[in-house]
Amino acid sequence: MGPLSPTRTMRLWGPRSLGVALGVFMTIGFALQLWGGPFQRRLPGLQLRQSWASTPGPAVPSCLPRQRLVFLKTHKSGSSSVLSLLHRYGDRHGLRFALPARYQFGYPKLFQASRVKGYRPQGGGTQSPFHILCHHMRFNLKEVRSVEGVDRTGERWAHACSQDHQGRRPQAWRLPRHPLTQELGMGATKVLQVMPSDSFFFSIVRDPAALARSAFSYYKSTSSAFRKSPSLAAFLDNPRAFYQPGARGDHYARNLLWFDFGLPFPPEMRTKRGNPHPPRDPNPPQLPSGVGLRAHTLDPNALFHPVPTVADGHSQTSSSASLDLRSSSFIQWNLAWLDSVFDLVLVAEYFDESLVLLADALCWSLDDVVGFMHNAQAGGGQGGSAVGDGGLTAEDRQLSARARAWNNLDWALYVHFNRSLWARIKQYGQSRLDSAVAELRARREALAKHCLVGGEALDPKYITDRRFRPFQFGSGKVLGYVLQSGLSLQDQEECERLATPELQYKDKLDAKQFPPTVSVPLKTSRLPSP
Ligand SMILES: Nc1ncnc2c1ncn2[C@@H]1O[C@H](COP(=O)(O)OS(=O)(=O)O)[C@@H](OP(=O)(O)O)[C@H]1O
Repeated sequence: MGPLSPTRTMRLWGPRSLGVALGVFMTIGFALQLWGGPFQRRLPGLQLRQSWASTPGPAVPSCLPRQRLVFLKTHKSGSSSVLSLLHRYGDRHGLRFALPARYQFGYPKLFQASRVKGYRPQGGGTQSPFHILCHHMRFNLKEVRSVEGVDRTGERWAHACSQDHQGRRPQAWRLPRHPLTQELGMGATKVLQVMPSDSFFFSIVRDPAALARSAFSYYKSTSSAFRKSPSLAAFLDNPRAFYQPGARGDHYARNLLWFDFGLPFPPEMRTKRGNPHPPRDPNPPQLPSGVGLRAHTLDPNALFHPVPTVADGHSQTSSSASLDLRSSSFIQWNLAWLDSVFDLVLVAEYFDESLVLLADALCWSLDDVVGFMHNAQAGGGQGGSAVGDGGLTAEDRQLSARARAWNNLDWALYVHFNRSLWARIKQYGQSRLDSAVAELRARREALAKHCLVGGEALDPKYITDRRFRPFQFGSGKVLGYVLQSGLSLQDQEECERLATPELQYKDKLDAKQFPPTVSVPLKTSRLPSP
């Protein structure tokens, strides 16, 4: 018997019976609608892929989501929370990650393309390019990105260098040549590195005072300077009593952001052997000729009292020391170079605002950037809160000031990117941003309630499932998540993605990208011939 045709159906049922059946179906459908309310409400945050219904915007997106990304994962700055978003996004869209063999790209040495798993120089035949490069590295542009023909970095660098924050061009500056173009010769060479030349470059910075607290606790036993000092206060009281540039792990103890960005250090901060720390960088980044000679000598104590007034988000330093910073051509040129390379730099203290800008820049939905905080240390207490020393004791305020002074290059970097973030926010529109941030936070809260036991990060002693237990390192406990039981299969999958810590997620992506090959046992492949 074949399938029923519409005419045959009509003949079998007749118009009256069909009308009755239709009525019954409609009644059932209506009843289901009524009952369906509570069921739908059970999953308030997990209609993940559809909505942000209240976000105004055209139904058909006017831009294409960007999927070639370089995220410089700086240390102790909220970068694992960003990594979590990238892992999820890439995983969901089946993107190819440029992965390290283990968890970092030979850090603290400068990044080298050869460290990327599966990387084949010069395109390597049929290998398709990577989409996302995002694990810990010391940044090294010329090993990261393709240069094909004339590279636009040269122009962007010159443009960035030719203006200060107000768009004025400082008198004393001579336009430098970009190190990359200098090295390759403009437009001459085609070098295929790990990431395509149109990749979106971004990173994250954090107030050096918060970063120092976090790093001291985390790298207490890794950095010789930290190990020798009884407390962060004691260390900052007299850092030179503990700190030796070039000593083991001491890049964690001073200007860690500057170091991670792969920037050179002024001569007085270098080791006796003349190298920036650590001593074994094979290709130290070069500044345009002459810059090093004109490097301003920065007295860390000159920044003893930087006064950040950031209640409105604009970090301003009012001390004369900050003028020293601004006038330092060494710092300015490096910052201008970063401006020419990085499309966006997030600020940990304005994490959610940064995420909204990121989603906008990448043409991603807000759903794509909703995630949980990762890698927080118990008692850290600094994560997520805006800069500003209000609420701190006088002692804490002094410690913050000292930390910023000691990490003077990082402070300059932080002030610079804080300022550019707020310039972008102004462009984006403050009220538009506020409503997007509110929406993002509501979504995160709903997800946390739905996915997580207790709705928040927990002490690792409660995390028995190894897939979700964050790597424990340093003197504090690293918090993680426990999933609710009884989740639907689909919700379980999404909640797992949100809660999986960095290392486990990297392993998962690694296994997906490099599935273990099934080797045929020798015995069966060498069957004796008949
Ligand atoms: N969303 C958000 N906003 C602000 N701050 C945040 C955020 N997520 C993580 N954190 C804090 O960042 C610290 C961990 O940084 P990283 O993940 O970069 O560390 S690591 O270098 O990968 O080990 C760690 O700081 P401490 O808790 O002070 O150690 C986190 O609490």
